[in-house]
Amino acid sequence: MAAPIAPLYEKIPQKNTLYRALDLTIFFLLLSLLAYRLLSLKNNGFAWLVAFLCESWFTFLWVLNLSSKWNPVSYKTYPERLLQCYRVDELPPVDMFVTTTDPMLEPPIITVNTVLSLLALDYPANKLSCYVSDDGASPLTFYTLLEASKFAKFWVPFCKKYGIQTRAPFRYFSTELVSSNDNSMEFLQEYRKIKERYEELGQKIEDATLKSMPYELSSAEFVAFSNVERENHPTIIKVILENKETRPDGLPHLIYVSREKHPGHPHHYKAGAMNVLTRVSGAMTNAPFMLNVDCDMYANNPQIFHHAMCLLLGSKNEQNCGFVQTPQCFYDGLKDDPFGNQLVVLYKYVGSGIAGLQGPMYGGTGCFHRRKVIYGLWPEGRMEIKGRSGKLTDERLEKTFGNSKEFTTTAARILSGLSGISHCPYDLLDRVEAAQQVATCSYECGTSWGTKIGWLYGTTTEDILTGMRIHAKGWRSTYCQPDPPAFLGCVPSGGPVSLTQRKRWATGLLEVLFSKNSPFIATLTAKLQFRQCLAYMWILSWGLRSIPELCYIALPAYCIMARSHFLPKVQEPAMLIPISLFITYHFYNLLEYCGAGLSSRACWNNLRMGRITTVTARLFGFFSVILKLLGLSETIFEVTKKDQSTTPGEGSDKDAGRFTFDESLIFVPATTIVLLHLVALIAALIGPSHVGIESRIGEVICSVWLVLCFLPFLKGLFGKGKYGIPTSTICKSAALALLFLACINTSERNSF
Ligand SMILES: O=c1ccn([C@@H]2O[C@H](COP(=O)(O)OP(=O)(O)O[C@H]3O[C@H](CO)[C@@H](O)[C@H](O)[C@H]3O)[C@@H](O)[C@H]2O)c(=O)[nH]1
Ligand SMILES: [Mn+2]
Repeated sequence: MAAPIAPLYEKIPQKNTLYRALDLTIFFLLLSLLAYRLLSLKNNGFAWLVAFLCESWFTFLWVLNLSSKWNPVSYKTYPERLLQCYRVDELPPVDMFVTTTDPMLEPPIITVNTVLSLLALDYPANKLSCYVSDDGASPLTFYTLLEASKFAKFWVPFCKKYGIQTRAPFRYFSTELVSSNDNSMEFLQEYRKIKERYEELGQKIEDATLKSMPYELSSAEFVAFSNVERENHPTIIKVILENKETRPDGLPHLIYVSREKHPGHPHHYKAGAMNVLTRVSGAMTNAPFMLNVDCDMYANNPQIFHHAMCLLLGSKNEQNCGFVQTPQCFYDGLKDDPFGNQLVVLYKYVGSGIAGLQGPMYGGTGCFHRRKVIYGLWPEGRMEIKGRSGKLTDERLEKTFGNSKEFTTTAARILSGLSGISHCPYDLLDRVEAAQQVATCSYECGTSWGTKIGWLYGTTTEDILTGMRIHAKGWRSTYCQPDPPAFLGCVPSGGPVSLTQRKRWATGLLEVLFSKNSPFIATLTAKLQFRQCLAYMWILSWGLRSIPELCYIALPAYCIMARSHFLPKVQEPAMLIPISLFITYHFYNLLEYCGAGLSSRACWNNLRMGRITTVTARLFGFFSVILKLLGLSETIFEVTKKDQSTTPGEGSDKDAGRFTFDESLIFVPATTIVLLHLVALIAALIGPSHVGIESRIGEVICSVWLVLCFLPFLKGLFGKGKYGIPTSTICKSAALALLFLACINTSERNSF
């Protein structure tokens, strides 16, 4: 290695004076509101107290938010300098992991594209191995990977020869070829041929998905899949591609892994799959770095490994870079983000804010890990093993990592700073047996997998928990934001799919918060920095917010009908506090969206969806955690359905942005809210609540505002098919709304 010429990356603080000023303004307005409420608590009723409690919670959250965003940084990486410091053959190996579960929810063509994009990256192919975990044990998935590997033999050289920028073929071929002078005859010929081959691949996959198995389950390649049940089958590991001559210009290894499953053994969803991949790859190739992506997140920047290596190899102190996280970005998102699930603003402001603290959180996909960090090493080289001496005896290795001699040998190499397999070169097929052993479902029994090392269990958001425990050891993490974005994934469609995903997030995050892994404990007893702890609190409490927000949303309707107040009267000067709060808050949001290059419409859509998600998905996430804590039910990981979207411009359905519904109970609370506010507004206009309404004009305006926020539900009351709220849901909501009204009535009568 030559002496470094210039730093491989720079950490650049971002200016945010205006945002800070607004942050503080909002904070002081919130404090004034709280102070005012406290001073006038005696003269006001129940609604006032509820408002005070809710606002106290919102103020607390605002502090978390403010602290998380206060010191944003961005990272600039210099991949061209990397090759001045390292010879190509000195670049470290990387094991790449792709997880997939269900060929119905995750169409194989999507997974195949992700795999192809990874195989084709600009990095010496002999340094890369791609492991695909298939939790569905599906011969279809295996078949499509086999076919894809044949296509890869043409695709990868083509991409490298012509420097193709988009390495996921479905995206590359979805845009017309721009004619330019570089389009030589030779290129055009190859382009046409390869396009044809891709279409053939697509056709084969489609045929295989739709009907007749194009493979014989009795044939040697597929026999492992005969008599396989999804949740009950032995391990299947298949080496699909092997770079036998270790040629840098060849193809990376490609290995199919379907871990053993048995009904009696919990498989821990994605976290379990990741741990199996970690061990299988440890036994087979044992690269010091690991990249993991979800099956829909294709590699979009061909240089991503160079960018990541700038951060992993370029930090003076390894401790500064325990892992490298790239922000989650999506392709073909609908215009103006109608479902508020494209997360652009979240990653831009909160993401870079947290990057300025101890480092970004691990987001589950698009992340480069150091293997040794995943193996539980502390920055100073200590292992988290009970006992006095830190020495790694064989016995201790076995207790921690399990009883595969082959695997513990490779783990010991990693922990002592080496990597790879001791006897190199070797035949990949020789390692399959060892890999099979570590992928069995009983392998983890009695070991530290899932509790101290690897991906951690006990939550459906294994990513946040695993990352937090890494931070708690004192590692920092870095944010990698190359242009073009590193990885692009499918954004879930609106309505049920999106809400189910959000519910799972809220559930998983609360599971962490209520466990012994709460960030406060990590700050008190370990090395999680205080402000990083606040940032974790901010995200972990997403589900908790639903309760105060639900109450707060019900308040205007309650006040109108109970002839009560939760806002100062219009003529009181104190009314200026909530008014300025409302205006500043929305101005602040608008500014953020414009700053991120988004429209005001996108801002409104996200604000509105924020309200909707809180009282649907987050509320249900909260309920499921309560049920779990009471021991009544277990939480499950419901996989998000992925659709390969249309090519840009094609068939952009005008209904694509419309909210859809199903029979799920998740829609009941929001429907109830709409009904309540409608009743309240009607009562205020023409009904009994009309008397003295002038003094409650603030509450009426709030009510109108809320109806606007929940407009998709108002429309859903009258919509047809999937665009309409099912009658059963409306009935349940109406019953709840009536109950609420009855409560108001009784409490009114009692107070007379
Ligand atoms: O039993 C399972 C369940 C899921 N997965 C895989 O996990 C990934 C993520 O699942 P998805 O349904 O796409 O969840 P998302 O909500 O979109 O995922 C986000 O949130 C998850 C935590 O809730 C993280 O693990 C993900 O990386 C992050 O992208 C997919 O590749 C799945 O195939 C498995 O391998 N086994
Ligand atoms: Mn996903």
